[in-house]
Amino acid sequence: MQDQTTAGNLLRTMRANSPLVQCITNFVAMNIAANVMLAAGASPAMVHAEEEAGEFAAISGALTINIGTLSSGWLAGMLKAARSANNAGKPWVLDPVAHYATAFRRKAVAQLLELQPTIIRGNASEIIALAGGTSRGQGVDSRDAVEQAEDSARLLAEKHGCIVAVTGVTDFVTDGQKAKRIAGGSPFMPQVTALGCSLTCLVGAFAAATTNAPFEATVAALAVFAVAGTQAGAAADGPGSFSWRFLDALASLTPEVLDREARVTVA
Ligand SMILES: Nc1ncnc2c1ncn2[C@@H]1O[C@H](COP(=O)(O)OP(=O)(O)O)[C@@H](O)[C@H]1O
Ligand SMILES: Cc1ncsc1CCOP(=O)(O)O
Ligand SMILES: [Mg+2]
Repeated sequence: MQDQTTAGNLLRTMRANSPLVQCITNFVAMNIAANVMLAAGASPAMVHAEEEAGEFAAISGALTINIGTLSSGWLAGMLKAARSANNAGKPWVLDPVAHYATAFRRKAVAQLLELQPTIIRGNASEIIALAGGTSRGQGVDSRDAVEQAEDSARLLAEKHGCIVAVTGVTDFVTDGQKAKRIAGGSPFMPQVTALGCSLTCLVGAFAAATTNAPFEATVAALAVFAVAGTQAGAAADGPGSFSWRFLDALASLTPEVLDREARVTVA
C-alpha cells in the first residue's frame, strides 16, 4: 500500500483541504507568513485579540503561537486560543522566539508549555535554552548549531509529550524516541526575516491536514521549506531575490518533485 505520510502525499492532502490556520505570530512576520501559507496552499488568518482568539481557535484546523513581539494583551489571546484549541481537539504549534531574552518571555513560555503544545518549532539556541541549557542565542537569532540542540530536543519532546523541530542548516525533528533530519534550504534563509516564523505557520497547516500524525506533518512542512529553499537559493542573487523566488518555488512545488528532492534521513 502507498505510504500516505510521505511529504509529497501530505502536501497533496494539505492543498486539497487548504486548512484554515489561526496564526498568532508577530508584527514582523504577519505579512510574509501569510504569503508563505498562501503560496504553499494553506489558508492563514492572523487573529490574536483576546476578545476573539479563543472563539477563532475552535473553528480553525490548527493554531500557531509565536511570541516574537509579545505584549500582555497578545499573551492573554494566546492563552485563550491554546485552551480553546485543546478543548476542540485541534493541534497547536509553539514558536518560542527569543524566549530566553527577558523575564516576561520566559514566564509567557512557561505558561504556554503548561497548555501542552502539539509541536514546538524553534531554532537551535531557542531549543537548547528551552530544555534548560546555556544557549548562545542573540535576540531572535540562533548562534548554536542544530547538532548541539538534538539532545535538548529529545528531552523536551519527552518531557512535554510533543514533537520538537529544531531548524538550521540541517533540521532535526523528534518525538523523543524516533527522529529525522531534513537537509536542504539555503544560506539566504536566515538573511530574510521571519522565515522561521512562517515555517511555524506552515507546520500548523500540515498538522491540520493530517490526523494524529504530527511527527510526519512536521517533517513534511520542513521538507517543503528545504526543497523550495534549495530551488530559490540556486537562482537568487541575494536575500531580496531569494524572497520572491522562494514564494514562487513554494507555489510551483509539486508532490512528485518534493518526494524526489527531499533529503530526509532517519537520525
Ligand atoms: N544556513 C542555512 N542553510 C540552509 N537552510 C537554512 C539555514 N539556516 C536556516 N535555514 C532554514 O531556514 C528556515 C528557518 O529556520 P531558522 O533560520 O532556523 O529559524 P528562525 O528564523 O526561527 O531562527 C528553515 O527551513 C531552516 O531549515
Ligand atoms: C526580527 C524580529 N523581532 C521580533 S520577532 C522577529 C522576527 C523573527 O523571525 P524568525 O524567528 O523567523 O527569524
Ligand atoms: Mg524564530
